Amino acid sequence: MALASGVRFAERALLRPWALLRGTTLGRTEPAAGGGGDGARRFGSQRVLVEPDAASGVAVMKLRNPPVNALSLELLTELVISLEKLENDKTFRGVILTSDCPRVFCAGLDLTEICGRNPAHCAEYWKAMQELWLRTYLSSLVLVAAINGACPAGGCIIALSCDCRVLADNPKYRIGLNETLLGIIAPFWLKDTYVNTIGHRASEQALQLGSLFPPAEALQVGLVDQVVPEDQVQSTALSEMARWLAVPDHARQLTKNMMRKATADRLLRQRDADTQNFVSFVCRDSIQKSLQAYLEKLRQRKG
Ligand SMILES: CCCCCCC/C=C/C(=O)SCCNC(=O)CCNC(=O)[C@H](O)C(C)(C)COP(=O)(O)OP(=O)(O)OC[C@H]1O[C@@H](n2cnc3c(N)ncnc32)[C@H](O)[C@@H]1OP(=O)(O)O
Repeated sequence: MALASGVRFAERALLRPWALLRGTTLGRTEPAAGGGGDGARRFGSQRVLVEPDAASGVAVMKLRNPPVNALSLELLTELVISLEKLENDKTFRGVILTSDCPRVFCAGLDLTEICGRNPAHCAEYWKAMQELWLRTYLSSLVLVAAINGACPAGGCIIALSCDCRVLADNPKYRIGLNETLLGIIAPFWLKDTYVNTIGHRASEQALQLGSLFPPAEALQVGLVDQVVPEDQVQSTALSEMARWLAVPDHARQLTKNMMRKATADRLLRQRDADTQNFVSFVCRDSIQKSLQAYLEKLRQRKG
């Protein structure tokens, strides 16, 4: 009974794939450095590199959308497709999500996707964002975030939807939801994910203040599970993965589903309204001006 409802839920979460693969090169397979058999072949796309290890059942998925892994529509799409590919391959039980770009895990929404764009584009973009969150939050795989760089806003959403987070101990690698500082508001499903992770009071403060936590504070508030020296992020993520994979899949998956279903269902019930809300908010003149000013500030900060 529990299994059947878990399966139905997972099916509902598998929403339509998009036919929007502008400029993507999905499905490419190439030998991993060091060669080897099938288990050592890497695949992926232009912006997502997947290094599968069939022997351990774990794949490392690297975001590579330089310079800062901003979540462009293409990156969102390629992430969903790569994850789906691993989920459909019974060889794999876990994924380590990390960055291929130096110093940045993920800079969050690609602001150029929502600045000066028409409502239809903003809607398409937001649906892709919802889809990635639903897919990661409800994934049957164990997802471990190996956070090897800055992790603001949308980057933090991705990390929070994993099962476990390991952050590199570098004061520049801050993590959190800083939306208010851009003049925008985290959607309810993002707020819910925050509350589920660090509790109501801490979320209330952090969301309003747009706090970006340095590693020690992120650990203290419970936003990450481990903070380790930068050169140990990957190995620690693998050790964490082993701990999670020691649990029988069906029991862990059904428990995950039980813990996360209500939060995901809330978005599934109001997905269109959430999209409309996002579009009408983000297309306001005043919000467009704030976003433009923020982007300009980022560009001028250089050097
Ligand atoms: C109802 C409304 C609901 C809205 C909910 C929305 C939920 C999610 C929101 C978001 O995710 S908003 C995005 C928030 N992200 C940030 O605030 C991060 C901004 N970036 C940075 O702080 C820094 O770039 C960094 C990530 C710490 C990296 O610093 P670094 O010094 O390594 O690089 P930079 O020189 O700053 O940047 C290089 C290059 O990249 C551009 N860029 C940076 N971030 C973004 C971005 N999010 N989108 C688009 N472009 C970005 C930056 O402008 C530079 O561009 P160039 O000058 O080289 O052209």
